[in-house]
Amino acid sequence: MGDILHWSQTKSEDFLGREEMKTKNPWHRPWIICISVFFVAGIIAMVVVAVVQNKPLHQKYKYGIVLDAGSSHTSLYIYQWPAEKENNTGMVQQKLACNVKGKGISSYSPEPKKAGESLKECMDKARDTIPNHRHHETPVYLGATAGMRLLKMENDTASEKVLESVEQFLQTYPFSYQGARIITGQEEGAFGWITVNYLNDYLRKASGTLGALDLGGASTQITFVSGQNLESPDNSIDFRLYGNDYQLYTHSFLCYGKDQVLKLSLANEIQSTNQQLTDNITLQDPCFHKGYKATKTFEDVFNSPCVRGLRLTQNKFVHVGLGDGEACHAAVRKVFNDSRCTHSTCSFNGVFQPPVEGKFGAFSAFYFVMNFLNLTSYPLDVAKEQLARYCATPWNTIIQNHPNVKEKYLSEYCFSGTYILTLLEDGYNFTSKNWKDIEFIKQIGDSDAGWTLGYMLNLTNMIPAEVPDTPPLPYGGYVTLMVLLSLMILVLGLLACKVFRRPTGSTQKEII
Ligand SMILES: Nc1ncnc2c1ncn2[C@@H]1O[C@H](COP(=O)(O)OP(=O)(O)O)[C@@H](O)[C@H]1O
Ligand SMILES: [Ca+2]
Repeated sequence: MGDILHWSQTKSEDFLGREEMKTKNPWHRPWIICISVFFVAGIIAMVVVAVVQNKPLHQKYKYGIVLDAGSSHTSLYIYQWPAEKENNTGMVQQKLACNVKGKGISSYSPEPKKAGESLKECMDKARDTIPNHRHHETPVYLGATAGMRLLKMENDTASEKVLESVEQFLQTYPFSYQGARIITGQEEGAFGWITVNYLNDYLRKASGTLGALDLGGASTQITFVSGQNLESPDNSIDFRLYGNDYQLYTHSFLCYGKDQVLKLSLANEIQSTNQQLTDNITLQDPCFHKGYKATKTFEDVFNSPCVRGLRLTQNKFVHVGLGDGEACHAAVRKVFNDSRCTHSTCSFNGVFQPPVEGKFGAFSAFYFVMNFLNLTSYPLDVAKEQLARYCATPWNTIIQNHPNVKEKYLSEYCFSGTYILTLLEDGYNFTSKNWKDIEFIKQIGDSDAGWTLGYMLNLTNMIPAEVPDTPPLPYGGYVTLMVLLSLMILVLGLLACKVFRRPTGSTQKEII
């Protein structure tokens, strides 16, 4: 019996010991294992869901197309931005720029049908570049500038027909066609300003902005934030962007693009020769190189509403270069009229302009010409000297030095450079002191400086008046925080398990 008792005592002691072990080691209890597994799985699932749900959507872009129908040529731009970040500043980038072959759409006024067809190559390229599933939601805008403004002034129906032609053609593509129109000079200036400030990410920082100088073939624009009283309402535009108010001064000078000014200047010179406009007069031009000689018709010069007062004739004249920078400057100055200013300050032709303020980005032909002449980073005085030297270089040497540059451009760089320096100094009143505030730019990042991006941002409402709501944490910070918090919960959970188990056991014993 004793043995049995002893045996049973031992058995019961052994049994109690195992029970105690089970209480000490919670993993022996299936429900604890179950809860723990679910607990850990839940945390892992939470982190995975957070990461997957908030993962930036790579390669998912939206697109927009803008055609810049300029006076000299048309360019097509494709912009792209991450599909889920429409309102974040700095998100829209240029994906592609395509130069339409041939001249600007206004040159097709005698056969308007061809205006639309001229866009085919670039539009096909756009169709191939943008993924098919995005085609139907991709907006297409065409904005025409000074060439079409001039055509409209000359012949309203002709300009309508050209616009109809491009409209019909653009509608044959699977994109979302949003219209073809002539934009105003104010829009051209203001959207150029928005583009350069958007690309520099200046719009959300209230620290400072970049003025915009745009030189085309038929018009030129100056736009900047001015602290002065803007005396002329036509030159004033108010914007509220990302919660900041801007008062912009802007002016577009129709006929003061470099191609029209060349015509104006030639017309002045022709008139001042006091010769009858009969065949074969010779025009000695200080703005063209020595040795340059070309036969041109009077129509080439006078076929524009910018150049008035003379009959169009098919008669020819011989255009001969003199290569005299100083005389060229004097000739170019004559296209500016400084006599009449009814405001406190003017630029030229009686147009109100407050003194220039802040830094400027000068793009389009400002850049092409100054970059070709290698004058983008010199003080004004040095730039003038170098330009005079360039103008004095014989035409033969110029051709030899630049065999791959279009001869038309090449022959005109002396004139264009002189016009640019004269426009900036005598026209807009930049001085040798603030000359360094002008930066000649082609692109910012990978996007061209010009009015097209600003135009699209405005029409797609991608620059809100107020600061958009953004998540308080950046994506990386958010994921890190989620992981840390989850780990913390896990550790706390395990600790709680341990701590909770021990005191419970002793309390039970005490009660027994
Ligand atoms: N590589 C270049 N060198 C010099 N001038 C250029 C070059 N490329 C373009 N241009 C000039 O830039 C100007 C662009 O003007 P454009 O946009 O067509 O006219 P607008 O803006 O007045 O409607 C034209 O005068 C054209 O000749
Ligand atoms: Ca232009």
